[in-house]
Amino acid sequence: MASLTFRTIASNSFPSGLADFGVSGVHTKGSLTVASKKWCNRGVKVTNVATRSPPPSTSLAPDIESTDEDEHKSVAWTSIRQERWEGELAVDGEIPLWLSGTYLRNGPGLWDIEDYKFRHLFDGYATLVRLHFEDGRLIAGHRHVESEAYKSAQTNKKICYREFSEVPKQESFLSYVGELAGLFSGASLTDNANTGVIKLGDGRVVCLTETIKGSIVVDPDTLDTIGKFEYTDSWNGLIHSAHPIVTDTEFLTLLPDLIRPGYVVVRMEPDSNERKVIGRVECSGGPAPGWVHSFPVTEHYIIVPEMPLRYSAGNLLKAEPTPLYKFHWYPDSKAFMHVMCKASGKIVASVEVPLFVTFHFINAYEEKDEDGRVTSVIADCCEHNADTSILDKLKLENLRTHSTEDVLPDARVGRFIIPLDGSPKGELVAALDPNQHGKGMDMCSINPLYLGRKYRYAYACGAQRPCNFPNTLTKIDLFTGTAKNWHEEGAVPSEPFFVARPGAIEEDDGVVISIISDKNGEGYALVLDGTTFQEIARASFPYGLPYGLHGCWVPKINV
Ligand SMILES: CC(=O)/C=C/C=C(C)/C=C/C1=C(C)CCCC1(C)C
Ligand SMILES: CC(/C=C/C=O)=C\C=C\C=O
Ligand SMILES: [Fe+2]
Repeated sequence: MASLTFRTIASNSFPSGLADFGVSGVHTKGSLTVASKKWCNRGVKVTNVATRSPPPSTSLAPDIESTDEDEHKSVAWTSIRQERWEGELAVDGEIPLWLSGTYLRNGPGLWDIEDYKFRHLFDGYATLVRLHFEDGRLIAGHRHVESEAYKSAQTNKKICYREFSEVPKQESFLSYVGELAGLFSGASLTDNANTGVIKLGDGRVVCLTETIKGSIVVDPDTLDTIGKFEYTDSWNGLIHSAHPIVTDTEFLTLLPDLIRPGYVVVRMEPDSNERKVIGRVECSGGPAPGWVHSFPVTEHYIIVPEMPLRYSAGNLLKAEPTPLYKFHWYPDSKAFMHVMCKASGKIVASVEVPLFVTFHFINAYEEKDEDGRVTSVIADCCEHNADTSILDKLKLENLRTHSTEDVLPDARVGRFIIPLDGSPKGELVAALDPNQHGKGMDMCSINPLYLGRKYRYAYACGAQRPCNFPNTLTKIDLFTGTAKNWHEEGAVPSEPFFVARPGAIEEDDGVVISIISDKNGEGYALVLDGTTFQEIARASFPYGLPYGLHGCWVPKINV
């Protein structure tokens, strides 16, 4: 096993410090120039990498294929070789003094092993990025998550576990049979926790993916990998939703059951590793449950989506990725939304809805009549117009193509209206004119105080056309049906993450944090005002950053 040893160096002088740290090992095109211009090391502790030097020939992002290379050098889709880095960033503008805590963002950041290049965005090994805000200052850093999948790939110089689309190559029939057996036991599934990061009510910070074994506890201060999050209950399923609902008092998630098509809804309390079953939903259609990357809740209900894009045993067994990866589109199986009472586990509604495709639910809430009775549930999601092609659009070869073609499929805020009066059908409509956010949208956040409640604002990535990936930040006002958009030419912004101002009364009183990979191969943290959606601060990293998926906020606890 590779032992990754690190050294801590205090440095006051930027250029020599940078050389010491082997920043040339970070993927860059032009980031060193930027670094010397904007980055500052104000004598803070700078922790860096590797007594092991980075791979020499692969360290300068040779794998970008671009049709107009000179204009676009974004490293959003390029591996970051440096295992870790930490330093203070110079801030342009003003970070509010109340913003005290750490924003963590997880996502795939390393898409190749030796000469082998991964094909899909979701395959990359997890890279955590950290932005620590204190007294208007910003300490930043990144670190790869040391999953077994990552460590064994480093040691053996090849993929050793089944990733989202990649399957380890087998040298003999016997090893092929062994690997296949490992698929059913879960032994060959990845633990590459590259999708999100959550803070449990007890303070533990966990990186997640869709395999249950890929739940990894990390230290939010050092980004050290602490170890596996071991569930102590007897549930022996292999997969769960990538996006549990996490509050200070609970952790709720869905466990798809591929044998007896359905979903088990479970709850875990703070200071516990034991998931307790709330209830079970039987699928209303299809040979397998629909993919549940995420799901929403209201104050009293858990909403279980049943998407016609379903897990596929056939595709799971294939060694080469199919256009729908481990899933299959079953339009005839129809789409459903199920509503489960959180207190009793009873299903209060299972309605057929129009076909849909979504990764991310935004929020849900209950509508009441004048007597206070709940008449329907409203559930909003980033909906891809029932078009599964978005999955294949997230292939790295597509993302790395900088053509001016407008190839990002349309998406909208899909609003489900789920009646609770026994009607068999629900509705799906666009919550606002999709032109407001450029007919593309995904990667959303809300003010967490409005989770499960009627809410007005959603933050997401939108699209300024032509584009091949969401390239704006958008603040959506669901009451007026309008959006405010932030855009910088050639930039790839990651999920806008809302942090409320302590003591705020208004829903949008706070800031929105995003991390941007810009068109010059550089990267910066961006802070927007939650109300006006205007930039209030930005701070450049000394290197370009790969695209990241989801984040969380770890507030500073005042003692
Ligand atoms: C990054 C992201 O959003 C999703 C990652 C999903 C993964 C890693 C899914 C992995 C799976 C397998 C390796 C086999 C079983 C099915 C499935 C959960 C899709
Ligand atoms: C980045 C993404 C979709 C973008 C399309 O508009 C989806 C990510 C899903 C996993 O978290
Ligand atoms: Fe996600």
